[in-house]
Amino acid sequence: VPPMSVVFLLLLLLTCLSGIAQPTDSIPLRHGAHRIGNRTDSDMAHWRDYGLGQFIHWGLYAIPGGFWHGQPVNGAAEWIRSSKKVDPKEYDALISQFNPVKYDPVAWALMAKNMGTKYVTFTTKHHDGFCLWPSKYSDFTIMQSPWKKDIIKPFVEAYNKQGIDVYLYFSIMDWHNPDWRYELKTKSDSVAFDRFKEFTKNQLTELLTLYPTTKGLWFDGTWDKSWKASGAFSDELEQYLKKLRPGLVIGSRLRADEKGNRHLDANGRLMGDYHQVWERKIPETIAEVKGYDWECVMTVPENQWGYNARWSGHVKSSSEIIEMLANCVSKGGNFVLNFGPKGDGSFREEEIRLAKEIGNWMAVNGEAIYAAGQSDFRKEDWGYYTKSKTSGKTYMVVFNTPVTNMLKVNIPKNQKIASQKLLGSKQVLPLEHIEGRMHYIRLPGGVRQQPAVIELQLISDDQKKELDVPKT
Ligand SMILES: C[C@@H]1O/C(=N\OC(=O)Nc2ccccc2)[C@@H](O)[C@H](O)[C@@H]1O
Repeated sequence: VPPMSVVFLLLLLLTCLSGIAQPTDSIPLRHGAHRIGNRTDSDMAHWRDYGLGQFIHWGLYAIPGGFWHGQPVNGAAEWIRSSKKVDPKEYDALISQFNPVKYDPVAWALMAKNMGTKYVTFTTKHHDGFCLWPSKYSDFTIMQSPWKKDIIKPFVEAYNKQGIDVYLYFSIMDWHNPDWRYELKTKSDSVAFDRFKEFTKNQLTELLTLYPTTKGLWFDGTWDKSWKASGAFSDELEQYLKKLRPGLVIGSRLRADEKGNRHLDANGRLMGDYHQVWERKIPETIAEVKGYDWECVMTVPENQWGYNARWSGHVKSSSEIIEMLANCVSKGGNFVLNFGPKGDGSFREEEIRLAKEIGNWMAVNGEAIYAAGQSDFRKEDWGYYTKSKTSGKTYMVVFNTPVTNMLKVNIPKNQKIASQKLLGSKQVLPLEHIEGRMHYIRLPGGVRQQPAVIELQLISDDQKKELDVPKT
């Protein structure tokens, strides 16, 4: 038997020759990924089936809404405190104005339900450090505002009542806390940041204790050197939170390994339950998904998460958003659309209309989205295939109708199409065999306001033979 060193070298050579850096555990890590591959438990299976989610960014930044002293401020509205035009003390004084008299979590939850939302991620504390819950560990909370009531509790209750799971967004970076550090340069930095880490753990314990139906935590603000130098803490924190709330879903933005790597550890293994890099972008190919669980979080304007009174640039239509949703589901991911309520707790007209239009489409075509994922079909130009994990049916979500109305369908080996119907009308559509596995399905003519979905019932070739046998 060749000595282990030869075997190891051969393995290493094979890996290099393979041309792609396969994750290997060649670098010993104490605080890297602790699991190879995806979670297999029921909580994660439930997460995979959501399809459509809602993100809500709400806090003090919704009061200025992207403007300061009457002037528009460039950048994302929820980042306005960091603008050179803004005095942070003046920004923090906004707390005395936070009195959202139109805040109606029951109405919010109903809008989300009617949109077809299955889960929601809600900002408990964004980078500005303002806590929407009565945190004992901060004096910069909803209790020090004129509102003086917990925002999160009625929100969680209202959404849960509509059958929508709640995930809590939490920014590690906290501009208000004097112990926050971007970088640990001195001993005193480390002493302060140790206090900050304790504060963070305490606040997260509060959130999971006060809101026990929370299904997961959505971390943000973890890109600075101070956090990259805190890999061990981030690992211990994740393990602590999962012990506190078994089944909790936490994405890859929380963790760093002991070498400062984020999302993937030094061995190329994902740290977290799903890949949390898809922010305002969707994987171009299924290869980019790398087999991870993933979700895409998306803004309606180009890059505004908190309320901005002036949406400049392109504002997405409901059809564009539905295409993004179908695109994500066709690649095995979830799609999460962001809403930014105004300072008074009301939603802007554009978002109310979008929620309605998306909901109308989901009411007819939701079976192509919920508990659906990648199909066995090769992608075609007209749109996306999805496959239901429950019914096993395949769906064609059509966005780009050819001028001929003829949709090319390349049927996978050993399969035949037993039926092809338009969702909603249940209208059977003409199927024409071209040659080999290539077929055409003809869409009815006429202008459509929203994407059409065709339900394909497939059977295997041998099943079809049984069906074709004349009944004796
Ligand atoms: C969901 C968004 O998340 C953020 N930032 O995300 C990122 O920084 N994303 C990122 C950064 C580098 C590479 C890829 C994604 C926040 O700053 C923003 O206000 C919003 O809450």
